[in-house]
Amino acid sequence: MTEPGASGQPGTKEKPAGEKPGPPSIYEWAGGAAALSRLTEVFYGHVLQDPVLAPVFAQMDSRHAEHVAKWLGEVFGGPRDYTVGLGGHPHMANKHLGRGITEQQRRRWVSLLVDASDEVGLPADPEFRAVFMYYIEWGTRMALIYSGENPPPVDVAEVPVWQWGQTPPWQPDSA
Ligand code: HEM
Repeated sequence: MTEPGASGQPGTKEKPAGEKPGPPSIYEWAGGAAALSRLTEVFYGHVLQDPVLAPVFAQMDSRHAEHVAKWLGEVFGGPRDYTVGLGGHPHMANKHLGRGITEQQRRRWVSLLVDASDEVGLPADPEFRAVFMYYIEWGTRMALIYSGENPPPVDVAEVPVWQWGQTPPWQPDSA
């Protein structure tokens, strides 16, 4: 398990001389803000062409893709931009309330995001994709729960921060 560094992000804690540094954050491994912005831009482009999802996102805010990129960045250990400037977890959860997301819509959302991840060239190593999809599977199921009847209270949670957990990235000794 990676310990948080001085900045609160994984992999940034200073190590005694000679000790191998921890892995970069998942956010850094993904390619940072630019990679996540490109991902959500391409993803929502596909969403708007998709017969299952286009009606769900017909009224979306013009900055939606940008906001979701910031959310994902924070989840994967990047800057806390969504918490600081975009309303944090309560705002995100509120956006899903009452939408009655179906399992078919959730699956399509996941499927199009995987397609977009390949299209924009997110890292394809097993460890990164496993931890990325771990969050996406969890997050889409949470969105479905918040969108349904009897959602959990929206104001009690922080933006979750994902860790490499069981599958830290493989790095050659020379790295
Ligand atoms: C990991 C999964 C998900 C993440 C990270 C996510 C993230 C977000 C965020 C951050 C917002 C608020 C954007 C803002 O601040 O303006 C939002 C809104 C929204 N989400 Fe999700 N979402 C997920 C899953 C889903 C799914 C599965 C659906 C439906 C199939 C969905 C439908 C919507 C809709 C319709 C909105 C409102 C869009 C708007 O009016 O601008 N979300 N989502």
